[in-house]
Amino acid sequence: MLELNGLDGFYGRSRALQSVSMDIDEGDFFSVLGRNGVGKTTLLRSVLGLMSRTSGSVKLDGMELNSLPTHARALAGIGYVPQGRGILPAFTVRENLMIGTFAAQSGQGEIADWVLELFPILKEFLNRRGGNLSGGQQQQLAIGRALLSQPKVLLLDEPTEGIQPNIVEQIEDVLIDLNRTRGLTIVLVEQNLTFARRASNRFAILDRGTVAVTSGIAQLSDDLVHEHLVV
Ligand SMILES: Nc1ncnc2c1ncn2[C@@H]1O[C@H](COP(=O)(O)OP(=O)(O)OP(=O)(O)O)[C@@H](O)[C@H]1O
Repeated sequence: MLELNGLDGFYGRSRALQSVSMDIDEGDFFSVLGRNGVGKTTLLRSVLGLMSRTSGSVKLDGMELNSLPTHARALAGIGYVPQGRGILPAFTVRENLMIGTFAAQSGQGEIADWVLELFPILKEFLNRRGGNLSGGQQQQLAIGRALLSQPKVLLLDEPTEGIQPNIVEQIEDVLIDLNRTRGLTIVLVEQNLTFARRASNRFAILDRGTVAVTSGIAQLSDDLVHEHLVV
């Protein structure tokens, strides 16, 4: 469904992502793992077209996206929950959610009830400014906004980082449910191995900008963890 082939991502002249190839199938919950600074965020940004330069191929359902601008990739079906959430603090929860609907192919401009039911706190705080929500609530808002773009595949960059434990559990459960019940394809960048193991069926480990290992989650052995993930 999402095929990356020989993908490079550059910051100026520095190549932070080097010839990455990955095949993510429909219905996968695919975790991208690796130590700090190995290129996980760069990978997601390259898929979205947010880097100053990329080369290689990014295909979604066979359609080449790598020459398209970011908004066209969103419209094609790539949803994104960035590291740091990227919500607009001066806008209300409703307005932040509306932004997601603009990237939906149906172009309805409506906030679907099922998304508010996933995160009841958003429904309660629809008129509150995004900047007045807690970190965990902002993360729920960022996920809700991405879902309203009606993605075929949802990319998330460390969605539980720096969030209070009770909300972490809710967010993890929602993501697992979206994948298993709604069949949403998910690509998750994650440092939290317990969650990655619980949620994913497949994983890749990045090391210095390249794919070191890719396999089924049952193959994520302690040896691999020590070699590539433990600091
Ligand atoms: N804006 C930037 N300009 C130049 N180099 C950058 C920039 N952002 C990241 N890098 C470099 O690119 C490499 C990959 O960084 P990236 O943020 O993708 O790693 P990461 O695996 O997501 O790390 P983390 O887990 O800390 O978020 C690192 O060497 C980093 O220093």
